[in-house]
Amino acid sequence: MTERIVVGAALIEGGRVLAARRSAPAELAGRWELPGGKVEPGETPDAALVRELREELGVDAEVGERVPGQWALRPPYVLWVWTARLLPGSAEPKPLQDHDELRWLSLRELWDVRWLEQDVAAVREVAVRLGPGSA
Ligand SMILES: Nc1nc2c([nH]c(=O)n2[C@H]2C[C@H](O)[C@@H](COP(=O)(O)OP(=O)(O)OP(=O)(O)O)O2)c(=O)[nH]1
Repeated sequence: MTERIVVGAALIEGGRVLAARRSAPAELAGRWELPGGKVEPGETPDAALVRELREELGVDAEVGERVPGQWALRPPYVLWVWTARLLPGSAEPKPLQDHDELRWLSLRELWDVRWLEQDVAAVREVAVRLGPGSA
């Protein structure tokens, strides 16, 4: 089976990362994830990430560096993560689609939410990029 990429954003601002609580489907609802979604055929992962962040959160974002690793989701999907930041003049994120709550989490707060199990290893990698001195 060909893998299909789901892109996730570690949207970082002032040393905090944005976590999003899924509102659907039922088996994922209530759990927290990195905002993002499926890469469409013919689309680059970067472009998909910018598009998903606009659709889901209403923000204008810029993609940063790839967070090393890839994490298996429900087949055939695999999660790839990039850091991202809001562009100057962007609106603040709002849960427009797929989510019902957003939280900016500092390193100290990172594990206060129930991440999707399949996201935990990715979030650990993101943690390395938080803290003093990060974007
Ligand atoms: N966005 C995102 N999806 C994740 C994460 N972890 C995880 O298991 N998933 C799953 C949930 C979904 O089954 C799939 C991503 O699909 P989605 O529903 O967010 O994507 P999409 O916006 O492109 O949705 P659609 O076209 O199917 O409506 O990956 C994560 O951290 N971020």
